[in-house]
Amino acid sequence: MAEPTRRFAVGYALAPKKQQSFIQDSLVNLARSRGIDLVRIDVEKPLVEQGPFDCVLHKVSGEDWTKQLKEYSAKNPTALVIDSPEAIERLHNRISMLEVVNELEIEAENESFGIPKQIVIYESEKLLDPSSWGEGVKFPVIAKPLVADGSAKSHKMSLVFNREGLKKLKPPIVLQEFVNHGGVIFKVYVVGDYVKCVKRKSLPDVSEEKLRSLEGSLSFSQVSNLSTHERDGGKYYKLMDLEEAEMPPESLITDIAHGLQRATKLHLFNFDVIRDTRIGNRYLVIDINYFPGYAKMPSYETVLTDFFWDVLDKKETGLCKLPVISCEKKARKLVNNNGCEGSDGSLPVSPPSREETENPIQV
Ligand SMILES: Nc1ncnc2c1ncn2[C@@H]1O[C@H](COP(=O)(O)OP(=O)(O)OP(=O)(O)O)[C@@H](O)[C@H]1O
Ligand SMILES: O=P(O)(O)O[C@H]1[C@H](OP(=O)(O)O)[C@@H](OP(=O)(O)O)[C@@H](O)[C@@H](O)[C@@H]1OP(=O)(O)O
Ligand SMILES: [Mg+2]
Ligand SMILES: [Mg+2]
Repeated sequence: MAEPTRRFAVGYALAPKKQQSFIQDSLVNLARSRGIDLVRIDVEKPLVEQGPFDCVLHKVSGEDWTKQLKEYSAKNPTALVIDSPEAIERLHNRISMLEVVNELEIEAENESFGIPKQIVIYESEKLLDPSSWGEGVKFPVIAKPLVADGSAKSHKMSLVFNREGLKKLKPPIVLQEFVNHGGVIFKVYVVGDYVKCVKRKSLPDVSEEKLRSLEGSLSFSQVSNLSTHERDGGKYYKLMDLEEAEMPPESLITDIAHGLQRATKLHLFNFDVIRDTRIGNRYLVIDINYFPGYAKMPSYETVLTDFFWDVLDKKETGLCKLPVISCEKKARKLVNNNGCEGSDGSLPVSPPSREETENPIQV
């Protein structure tokens, strides 16, 4: 293959575990062959002293990092930051994370979608008094830490069968109704406009009998990330035949993915979906994660390289529509020209339409 004439640098700031799984030779080599160099950012050193980068990818949070990104963008106004820390922040709270699903307006013919009933509890008194929870949330519930910041603690959950099981919980906590879903979860990976849905094992259904048992709760963490061995060793993770599970309708999943992408202004995320077995054609989004384990997605190297190429090429040609930190100015001009403004003045995340491409906007 001929050497690409223009080279781009994509800096990445990732925790060591994430770096190890995401930055595989296969990805680095493919990107390099397309003129994109993936360069590690040393988070121990000031970002402004590193680079230059055409694009910064990151899964690092905190005020200091946000400040560093802002400083970097101010000094390098053409660099893209994927994604904006403010947009990512919304996913760090399990209530704001799912609120966005309820805002989506999607017309589905034969199916419906939503989120499970849930409440957030800040005080122990309220936690131990289910009559104060209001209408809706009933046992069994999954107790999830309110904060979803990627820490091990934020993944520690309990399936609570009855009042007895509430005693071990520590607020602030989200109580989400556990919905029987046949032990299969659908993970939908989004990379820009690309959407891929895969099946994974989940918690098994809870029977009426189980609800009456003496056991109050069951603790678990990152079920869908467990190895088969880990899962089968545990009492509750029985072997489920994933192959038999029917996939959700592709059009519904794609519509939800694109809707979430626009509403959250994020480009790199995944969401977990379950099918309510009581209803059959009702789908519930239960979790949204920023920069998930893409290496587990089929052909992740090609998908990610295509995405990098797409955003870098558009940046070069002035067609960048990323509502990320440093594209803000360009985005506003595009808004003025196209009149396709989002509610807060930012642009939809989808790539430009054919007409827009043929009529490039001057920035
Ligand atoms: N409302 C629910 N009804 C049924 N099962 C659920 C529900 N919420 C969560 N689960 C099960 O618990 C698992 C963990 O929940 P969730 O995805 O919210 O946690 P997480 O720690 O954020 O996961 P991830 O590792 O994907 O970030 C899910 O994969 C699913 O198996
Ligand atoms: O562990 P992996 O790399 O595979 O990715 C997991 C990722 O872990 P990491 O970012 O800490 O590595 C998790 O992020 P945090 O919530 O902890 O931030 C979360 O997004 C999971 O859903 C991902 O698994 P997947 O949903 O793809 O199965
Ligand atoms: Mg999840
Ligand atoms: Mg999660």
